[in-house]
Amino acid sequence: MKIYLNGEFVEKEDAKISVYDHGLLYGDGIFEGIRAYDGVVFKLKEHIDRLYDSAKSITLEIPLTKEEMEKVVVDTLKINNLKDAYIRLVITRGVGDLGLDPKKCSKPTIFCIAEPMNPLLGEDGIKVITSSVRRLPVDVLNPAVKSLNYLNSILAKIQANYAGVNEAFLLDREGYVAEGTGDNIFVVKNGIIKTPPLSSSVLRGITRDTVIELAKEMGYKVVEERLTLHELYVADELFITGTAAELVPVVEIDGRTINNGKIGETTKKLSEEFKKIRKTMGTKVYE
Ligand SMILES: Cc1ncc(COP(=O)(O)O)c(CNc2cccc(C(=O)O)c2)c1O
Repeated sequence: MKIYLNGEFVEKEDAKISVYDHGLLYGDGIFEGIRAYDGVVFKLKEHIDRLYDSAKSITLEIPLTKEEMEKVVVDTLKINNLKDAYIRLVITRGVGDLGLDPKKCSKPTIFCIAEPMNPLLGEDGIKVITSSVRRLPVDVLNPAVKSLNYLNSILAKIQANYAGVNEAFLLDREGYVAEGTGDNIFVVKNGIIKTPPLSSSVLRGITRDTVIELAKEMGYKVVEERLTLHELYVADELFITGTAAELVPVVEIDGRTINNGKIGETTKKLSEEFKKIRKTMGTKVYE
């Protein structure tokens, strides 16, 4: 397995970064989780756009153009002969003396990992709890920035683990439903599809955008509005979306069973449509 690290490809066991890297010392960095399906990198441009937005938001100057960064991802898949893969693209502030001042770092660290990952899209539902850990408010650390600061999500995940369930949902500071630890949330009620707005401390998921687009094309009414736990508890269907997760039905939340514990019809239809388009919307690795 070869890793892209700062302009060259190195063997996995040689892919090391300095203990003085501010990505490690202070979580000062950003990342993207991306999928490739049968040699097509799903919505690579959209992921790169979000990466550069995250960078700009924390004044992290990436020394590559967007096109050069896209090529890093494509070349990392090529050199490893991967067609179905999970890609982790990370940019940190770089190496610098101790002390959190970003000015101490002169050159960002860039690495790209690609690992085989087969398409999931199982129909098995998951169980979730609502975490007591609130999603970071947009004026504290905006979830729109996909930063290396994942402790907020990890603390919620620890509660899910302790509760013996797959995932935890986080509320925003006002008690409205925000998102999962690494995924967005959708409710289906009376044929209408609802998802929390970005203002509810939500990362604008690329899968979320794709599902909203697909659902509208399929003729569903899709509403982005603040949701309360009550609306999740009484949902006809509940599902999450994310690059790794794709679409996963939620069959139980805080002990309330959803749709008799089975994947819902709308979720199933959306999942089937997503399966069709995931190879068509993206960047070809092998011409
Ligand atoms: C907090 C959060 N919310 C939603 C999503 C879904 O966004 P996308 O549809 O663009 O993936 C994410 C991103 N998903 C994410 C984050 C961290 C790790 C992993 C992983 O599966 O390894 C995945 C995320 O981190």
